[in-house]
Amino acid sequence: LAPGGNSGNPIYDFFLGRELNPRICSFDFKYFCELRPGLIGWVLINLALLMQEAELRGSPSLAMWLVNGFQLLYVGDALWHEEAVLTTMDIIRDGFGFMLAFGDLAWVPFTYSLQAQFLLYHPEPLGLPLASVICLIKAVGYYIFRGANSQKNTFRKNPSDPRVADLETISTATGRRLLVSGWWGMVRHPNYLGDLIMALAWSLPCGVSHLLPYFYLLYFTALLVHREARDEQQCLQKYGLAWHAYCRRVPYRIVPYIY
Ligand SMILES: NC(=O)C1=CN([C@@H]2O[C@H](COP(=O)(O)OP(=O)(O)OC[C@H]3O[C@@H](n4cnc5c(N)ncnc54)[C@H](OP(=O)(O)O)[C@@H]3O)[C@@H](O)[C@H]2O)C=CC1
Ligand SMILES: CC(C)CCC[C@@H](C)[C@H]1CC=C2C3=C(CC[C@@]21C)[C@@]1(C)CC[C@H](O)C[C@@H]1CC3
Repeated sequence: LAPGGNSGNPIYDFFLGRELNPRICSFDFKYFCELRPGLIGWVLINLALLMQEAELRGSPSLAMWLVNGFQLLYVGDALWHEEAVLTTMDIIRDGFGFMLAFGDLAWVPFTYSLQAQFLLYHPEPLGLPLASVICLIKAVGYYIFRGANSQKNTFRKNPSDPRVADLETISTATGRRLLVSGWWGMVRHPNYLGDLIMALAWSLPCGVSHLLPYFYLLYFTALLVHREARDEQQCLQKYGLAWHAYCRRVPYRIVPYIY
């Protein structure tokens, strides 16, 4: 049974899922659903919307190209680093409940493609200077997101890897160490910060006349704040005093000097 989805509250447990890894033989439903169907479906829906725009208006708009390109990069990155999902709380702690079943298979492809859907019905003229600024925002977000995720994954796989061996760490009672310099010394969730900056870059090509393309950014902020709180609780249980020391050393959670 899933440690995260057996609180005794039936609504919460239905949402998070009671069974940790429902399987038929070696086929793990949760692991399969986590990435491939939803992420590939999202890219295909985006592509269909791009082609529909080309059919309606002669060619896809620059804004549509940007949204498609940015989100394709995000999905390609997730699939390229697929094994990293094995250490997420979704796989380790949460059950395969409503959140992941509905989230992976329906929510991701249909709501994450909202910006491309919006552009089909509300064409947004976008000049090259603004497009360049948006690309820069995306590049900064991706640099932080990938840098932080790769630094932690490399460190967890092999702490003496030359790319991470010089980073400062603190020891914990479990024998595992926590990074306290590099990306993980800036805030306690630098990967969330990069992800949020990228989310902003996905919405900006749709202009600022409507709130709908910013839905993802708002929902994602709420999801990450809640996720960060759950992760924090789990790390406190795992690492105890060492986690308190890390929090004193790196006081901000996601955005430096703000949160
Ligand atoms: N687009 C979307 O809808 C979503 C995207 N994401 C993205 O997925 C990725 C994975 O996110 P998620 O699984 O939530 O969390 P993280 O990849 O941030 O993993 C958190 C874990 O990292 C380890 N850790 C934390 N601090 C340190 C440190 N200082 N040094 C070493 N290890 C540390 C701890 O585990 P341990 O010590 O056990 O290794 C902790 O439980 C992120 O990039 C996130 O932005 C996430 C949710 C939704
Ligand atoms: C209100 C909803 C029903 C909430 C659903 C949440 C899910 C959509 C997300 C929970 C964790 C996720 C992760 C990803 C996609 C969204 C869900 C399934 C990634 C696969 C996205 C790509 C990243 O590189 C890894 C993420 C892991 C967590």
